[in-house]
Amino acid sequence: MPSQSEPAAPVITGGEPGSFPWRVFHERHPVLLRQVLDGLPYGPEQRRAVERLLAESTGGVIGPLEDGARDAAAWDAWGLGDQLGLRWTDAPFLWAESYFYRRLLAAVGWFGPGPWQGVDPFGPVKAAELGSPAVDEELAALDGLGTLTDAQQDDALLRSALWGNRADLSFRLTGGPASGDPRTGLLCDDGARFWAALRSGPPGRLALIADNAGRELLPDLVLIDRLLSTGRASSAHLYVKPQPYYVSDATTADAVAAAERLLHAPGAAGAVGQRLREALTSGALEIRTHPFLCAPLPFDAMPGDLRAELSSAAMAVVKGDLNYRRLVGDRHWPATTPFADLTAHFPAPVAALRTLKSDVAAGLDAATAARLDATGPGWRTSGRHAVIQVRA
Ligand SMILES: O=P(O)(O)OC[C@@]1(O)O[C@H](CO)[C@@H](O)[C@@H]1O
Repeated sequence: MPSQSEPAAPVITGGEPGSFPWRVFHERHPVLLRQVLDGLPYGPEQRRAVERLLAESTGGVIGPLEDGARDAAAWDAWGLGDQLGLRWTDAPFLWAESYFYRRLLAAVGWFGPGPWQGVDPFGPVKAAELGSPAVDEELAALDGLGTLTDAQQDDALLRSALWGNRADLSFRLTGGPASGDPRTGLLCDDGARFWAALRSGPPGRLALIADNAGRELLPDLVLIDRLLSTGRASSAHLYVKPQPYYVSDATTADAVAAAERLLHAPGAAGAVGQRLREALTSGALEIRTHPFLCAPLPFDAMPGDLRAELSSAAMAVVKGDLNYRRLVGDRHWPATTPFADLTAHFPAPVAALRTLKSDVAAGLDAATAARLDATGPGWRTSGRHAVIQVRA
């Protein structure tokens, strides 16, 4: 069977006009950059730099990092030299889009020195989402959990974390659906295997590799609290990005903001927030990060220090579409390629909670794949479908 070490599938690129990656560069990114420039009062220098990046990424070739870039050695190791001079849509989609977000940070002055150093270009949209009345409603729903059995509560919180992934702000820019269909949208449900794996041995550390801030991170934090407070995990690491990335990907600041949102919420949500605050201060829950979490490469290329850290986890939960692409390899795999084969490289038992928002798909049964393909290619990127896939 194929595995990432002997890839039997071509890498996904954006070379085909009208393809999903092509549309991301030519349709999604212009909207995104307009939103960034409308969201913060950047000056002429930053605005010109963002416009130059848009022109380069839609009509030019991949250019170098800015002079003096503090992460130049990392990007050299991540293959920048091989991509320089290629049209952005001729490079691997995973590589090119990751580099796009890295160049955007430089364009808006995030690396400094200067007044915009450390100012998250996606901060306004993240804050608006976290402060929205929809979040109040979602947090209030936790008050109803007590009427459910323990198993029903487990299931509800796992699915809440899963569908929280639909909320990614870059996806919503171009009309992504408000929600997937929790009944028919789940294409693969290894939820029972997830809970069985946690019961199969003494409680260990949960590693949750987060995706988006706000309305995705809140149910992620609630799930972490559930596992800690019911003894299914002895501790937890919450992995966030070391810098702003893919619009809504969570950073430490976003994790703190979400934890505070819970802490100051009424009812059951506030109790979760209080327990999480205690877990963070006691060390039972640690916020972690690593430069590789913003690297343009699949997870099978992760460096030894991160691999060693993750290998001590009893279970790793990998959230979202981009992390899924990195976990299985962003290739045109047959959708029936076994998830276990493509994730054999991962250093811990792993559960992927993903809404489908890009072309890669794996681990589906043949009937499901055939049914979906009969509807055309849209099922891969619509955000209406999701998977819970576990390699215990
Ligand atoms: O990882 P997430 O937030 O679930 O999704 C990230 C995403 O919106 O960005 C990429 C396309 O721009 C795709 O990987 C995916 O559609």
